Amino acid sequence: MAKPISIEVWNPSGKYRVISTKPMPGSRWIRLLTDQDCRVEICTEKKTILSVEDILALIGDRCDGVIGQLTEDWGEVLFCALKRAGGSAFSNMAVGYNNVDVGAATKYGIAVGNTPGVLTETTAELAASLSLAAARRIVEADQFMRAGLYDGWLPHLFVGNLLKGQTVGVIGAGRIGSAYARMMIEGFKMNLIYYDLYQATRLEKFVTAYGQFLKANGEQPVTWKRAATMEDVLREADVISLHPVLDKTTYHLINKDSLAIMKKEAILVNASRGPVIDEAALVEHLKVNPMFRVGLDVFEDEPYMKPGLADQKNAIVVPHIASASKWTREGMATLAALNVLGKIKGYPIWANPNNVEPFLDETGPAPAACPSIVNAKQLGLTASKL
Ligand SMILES: NC(=O)C1=CN([C@@H]2O[C@H](COP(=O)(O)OP(=O)(O)OC[C@H]3O[C@@H](n4cnc5c(N)ncnc54)[C@H](O)[C@@H]3O)[C@@H](O)[C@H]2O)C=CC1
Ligand SMILES: O=C(O)C(=O)CO
Repeated sequence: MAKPISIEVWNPSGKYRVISTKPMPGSRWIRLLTDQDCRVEICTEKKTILSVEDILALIGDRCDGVIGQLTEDWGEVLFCALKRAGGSAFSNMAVGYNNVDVGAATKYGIAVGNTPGVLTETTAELAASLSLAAARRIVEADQFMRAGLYDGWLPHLFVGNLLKGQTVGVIGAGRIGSAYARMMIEGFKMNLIYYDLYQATRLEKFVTAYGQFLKANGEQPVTWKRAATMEDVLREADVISLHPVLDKTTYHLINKDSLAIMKKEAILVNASRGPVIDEAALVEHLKVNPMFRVGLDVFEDEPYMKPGLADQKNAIVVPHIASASKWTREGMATLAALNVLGKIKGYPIWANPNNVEPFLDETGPAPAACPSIVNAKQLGLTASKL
């Protein structure tokens, strides 16, 4: 018999049963659900990553909707079980949904929500932090101090890279990639080269205007270039940050061959998804190119690192914390809860998932809409006129 799963229950007499597979930051998301007649069950199991069997046990015989996490495998088995339990809504508490089989959800008529926008700046700030930490060797220097090795200033001690006037390369100039680019350009006066399937018009306009501002103030203007190929970015940029979605077109986008065309002293940052980089190839590259540096928030086989990565001084590694600011994490919980609530209540789909601020305004009621449903079109769900 399956082991019972520990849960915390809010509003036990609520009409709709909504499950969250993890406790989530803040309390607004719980209030938004309980105020609308939902019984909220939060899984409080100590295990970090729930298995499909654990989630099946949580769904049980009756469940209207589930808020899940990016570490979970949401495929055919779970969507079939959710449908059988009378459910119609699922939301990842994440913008990325590569852990979700959207086709399977659509087959069972289940809406799949995600949480765009609220994490854009927070994630970009972490990518910028990793870029700076790598450029100025901050983690190595910190370890050196703590080891008691500092015995006085030296001309060669932890010499790194000056970013000003260098070129920042962005692969995937969507919401987060563009926010990161703006930070590096405005903050450090770097020039931009980017590669995306689509033109990043707003970003281009921003760099042009900022360049004109600098020129008018007697400074060297910054420039931008949209690269025809990703390889052009890899060849030209001094700092490269990866921000595409993970799908079959971006799996191992960075591999042995692409690493070989990057500058020997380049900095590579990844706060997208681990499998965008062939991590074993990266470890080999770091070993033979000590001045090449990486900042990684995500890993190919999370929570594990490929053998040898942790030994590399030229790698900075943090545990998938790019969206970890209080405001963002509470906002992600709110958007995920409202996706599920909106579908259960039959609300329309918010017309602009890039502008989710009205849902995050705690001073007023949340709009009666689902903030972001990725299979809305396939399910024939109507868009909000709000
Ligand atoms: N490390 C973390 O904690 C976080 C990671 N993420 C990851 O970042 C990703 C991006 O998020 P957003 O910027 O909000 O999404 P977005 O959809 O605004 O941007 C993704 C961009 O990637 C581009 N793209 C798709 N395929 C490409 C390809 N083959 N080559 C180049 N560009 C390609 C798209 O055209 C789009 O502009 C998410 O899907 C998620 O996986 C997001 C938030 C936090
Ligand atoms: O939102 C995402 O996609 C994450 O990786 C966590 O914020």
